[in-house]
Amino acid sequence: MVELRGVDVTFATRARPVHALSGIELSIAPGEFLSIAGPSGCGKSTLLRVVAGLTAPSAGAVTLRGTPVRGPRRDVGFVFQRAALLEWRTARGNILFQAEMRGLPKAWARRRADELIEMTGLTGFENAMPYELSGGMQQRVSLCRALLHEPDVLLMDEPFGALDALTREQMNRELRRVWEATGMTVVLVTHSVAEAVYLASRSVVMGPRPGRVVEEFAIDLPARRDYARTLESAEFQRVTGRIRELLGASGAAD
Ligand SMILES: Nc1ncnc2c1ncn2[C@@H]1O[C@H](COP(=O)(O)OP(=O)(O)OP(=O)(O)O)[C@@H](O)[C@H]1O
Repeated sequence: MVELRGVDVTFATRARPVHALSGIELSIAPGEFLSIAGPSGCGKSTLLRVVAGLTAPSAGAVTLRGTPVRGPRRDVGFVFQRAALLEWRTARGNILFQAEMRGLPKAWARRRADELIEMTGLTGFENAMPYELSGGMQQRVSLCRALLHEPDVLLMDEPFGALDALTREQMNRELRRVWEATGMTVVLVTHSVAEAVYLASRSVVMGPRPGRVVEEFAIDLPARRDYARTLESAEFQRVTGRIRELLGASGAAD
């Protein structure tokens, strides 16, 4: 679904060039849930932005479903750390904004928004304004907005980082359920090692800047994952332990 071949990114800044990514090689299969962990500033967001076509690589190539990524793509959805909702629109109005931006048929978009509202447990809050929603609900709206146009690939940049621990856990369960229901390809950047392992089918750990992939883990956990049981399992302990070691070596474990 997504291929990165020898991707390098260097930003020209006033002080000096910043080498953000170095020689990234990554293949992401259709329907895969890939998580990316790594120390702060190692280029995780840059990597997502390259896949989304928001940042152009300085060298190397990125393809999505076999076609080169040369600019922002219709077939990806993006969820940012902050929900960034339009304050003057209701939850539903924010979700439908995606359809308006893309000129999608109105009746179809309304039906799709209703489906997503139900799937993410927002029923009853469709007409609430953003300030009336909790942080977790705002992120659900943001997720619905990213999914409205049925993207093949969902890119998530530390989407639950601003939430309290309990809400984060609940959002993890829900995201996993949404992924199971849709079979989408998801790439998630996270600072939480537990989240990286609970959610994903594969986890990639990056090293300090210039960011490169230092290790990959296939996560051998059942497709249906009960939260508490998963966290207690030997496989979960093994992978989180190894990722923490790697991050600890670069001073970044949480
Ligand atoms: N537009 C830009 N111009 C200049 N430098 C940039 C730009 N975007 C990112 N950088 C630099 O590139 C490096 C990688 O940044 P990036 O945000 O991708 O890291 P990250 O791993 O997502 O960090 P964090 O975990 O702290 O969010 C950093 O040193 C950052 O300062």
